[in-house]
Amino acid sequence: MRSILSASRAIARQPTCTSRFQRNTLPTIATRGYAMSRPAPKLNDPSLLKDKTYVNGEWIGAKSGKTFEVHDPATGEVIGTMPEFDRADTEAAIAAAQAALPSFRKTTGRERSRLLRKWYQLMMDNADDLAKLITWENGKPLADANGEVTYAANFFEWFAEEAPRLNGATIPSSVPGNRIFTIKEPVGVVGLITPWNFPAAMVTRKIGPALAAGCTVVAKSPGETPFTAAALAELAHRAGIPKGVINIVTSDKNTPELGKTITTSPAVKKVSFTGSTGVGKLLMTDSSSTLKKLSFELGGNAPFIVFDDADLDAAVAGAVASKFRSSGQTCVCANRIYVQSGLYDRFVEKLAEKVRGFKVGYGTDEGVTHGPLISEKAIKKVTEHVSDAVSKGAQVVIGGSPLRDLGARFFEPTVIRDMKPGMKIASEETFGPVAGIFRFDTEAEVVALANDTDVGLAGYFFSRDVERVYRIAEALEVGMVGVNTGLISDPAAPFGGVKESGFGREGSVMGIDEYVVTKMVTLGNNGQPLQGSS
Ligand SMILES: NC(=O)c1ccc[n+]([C@@H]2O[C@H](COP(=O)([O-])OP(=O)(O)OC[C@H]3O[C@@H](n4cnc5c(N)ncnc54)[C@H](O)[C@@H]3O)[C@@H](O)[C@H]2O)c1
Ligand SMILES: O=CCCC(=O)O
Repeated sequence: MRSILSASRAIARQPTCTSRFQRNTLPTIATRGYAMSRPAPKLNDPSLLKDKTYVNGEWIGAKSGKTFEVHDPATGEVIGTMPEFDRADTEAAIAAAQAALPSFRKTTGRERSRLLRKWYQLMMDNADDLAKLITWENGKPLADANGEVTYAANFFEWFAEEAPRLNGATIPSSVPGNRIFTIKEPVGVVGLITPWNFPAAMVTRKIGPALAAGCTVVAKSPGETPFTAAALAELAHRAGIPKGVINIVTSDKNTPELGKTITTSPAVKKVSFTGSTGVGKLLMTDSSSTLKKLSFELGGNAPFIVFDDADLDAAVAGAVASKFRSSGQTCVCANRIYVQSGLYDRFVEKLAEKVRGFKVGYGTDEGVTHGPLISEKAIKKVTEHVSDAVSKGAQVVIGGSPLRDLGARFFEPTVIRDMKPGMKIASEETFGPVAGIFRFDTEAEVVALANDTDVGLAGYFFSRDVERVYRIAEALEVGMVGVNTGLISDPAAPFGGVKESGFGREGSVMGIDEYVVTKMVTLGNNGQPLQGSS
């Protein structure tokens, strides 16, 4: 296999690589690999930065005393440590959640609503600090991190409004004299496992509905980005959320052990996971031992289709938003861009022009629009996807190489044209800043291409033909469709996939259903005294 460097050099030599986008000029860039160290972010409230985790209302370390290192993805530097939990630590967190359940499940929806509302407000009051933490550990630019804080807090606001409306139903019975009604009850202790790409929003999208329903929580924060979740736990404490209701477990190397502990524990009644399809399958297998309720938000491979009748500028803006958000590291990022022949050349040109204006660099630096990728493994995958496409005849229009002078985890935002179905990008999620553009001629052809994948999370298309809008929205085998927009994320919208992108819906009025069980009560004898009773 070719090394990353040789592959990237080969790509950089492509004659079609016509120009480079603006680079951010970092005065402190090291020449070999990593950029030089950056100071820790100056928080308005330094007590939000933790090196312990929150279990049973207390800040604790692992019983073994072990910790793991957290790195700034932009510099590769160690920026702190967190407790390396093991099975026993995790079991203790589950026990705390179990002990807190009987009283928390009895609270009224209105009480839980007030707690969530307070937590929401504390997030908004501390938004600047939370955003700095997100940028520091995830790398995304500060403006994006600020956007994420609002997005994340909005899940608490949303579910604060849902908590008091956990209505059951009355149902006419088929048996004369009987009456039927239903009650929605919290499922119990829930295990939540979230990824690094949204260190705040993926956590709140799960904890919000869990608390609204009256569940208690054991949440495994991502090893790459544990600080934001810890800061959220500090704010939960300040909001008055009772001890044991929220427990955060942290790990890096021991993550599979923690996953196994959560998924096989008889005390945990539900697991909600956001992450890759491969890990999802493993967790599903393990969860079968105790037949848990599950919600899985897994990987995607979103088609992004531009028909000849589209508004070209809107389609380009949509592609920028969908493809390059978080440097391509969201599960709903466009992965395969299909453009109809009539607009193909102009779309490629206009998209490349937009990308040329990007500024890649350290997330807190002025004007930076795109940060690093999360790991060197991610750089390797992106590089492989580009070199695979180039080796099979695609042409790099802009970008195409790692940005070694910025650090080991930066990659040029890239536009590639003349993509073909046999290339890796056609079938694998790139999870990086590479826009591969395929040409198509007919509607039937593009629908077949778009659906030719095992996963089905998001899909996008641009068209001004209202009949086509209905036709394509219905034809795409995905859980979410963006029509004439590249941004679909909204706490009010049901978020989730089909096929191997998982099941369950987060956010929206449906989100809380993932955390309740419906109990049916049949009242016999029309409510009359039973025979034999006085
Ligand atoms: N559908 C969605 O809403 C959504 C959102 C974000 C990311 N994703 C997907 O996640 C993937 C990228 O994230 P990733 O590489 O971090 O995914 P990943 O599956 O490797 O990790 C996700 C989370 O699971 C944990 N994890 C990993 N192995 C585990 C195990 N054996 N037991 C328990 N926990 C385990 C990780 O620590 C992390 O917290 C992409 O495929 C992306 O599409 C999906
Ligand atoms: O990466 C997955 C989540 C993205 C989102 O909620 O917009």
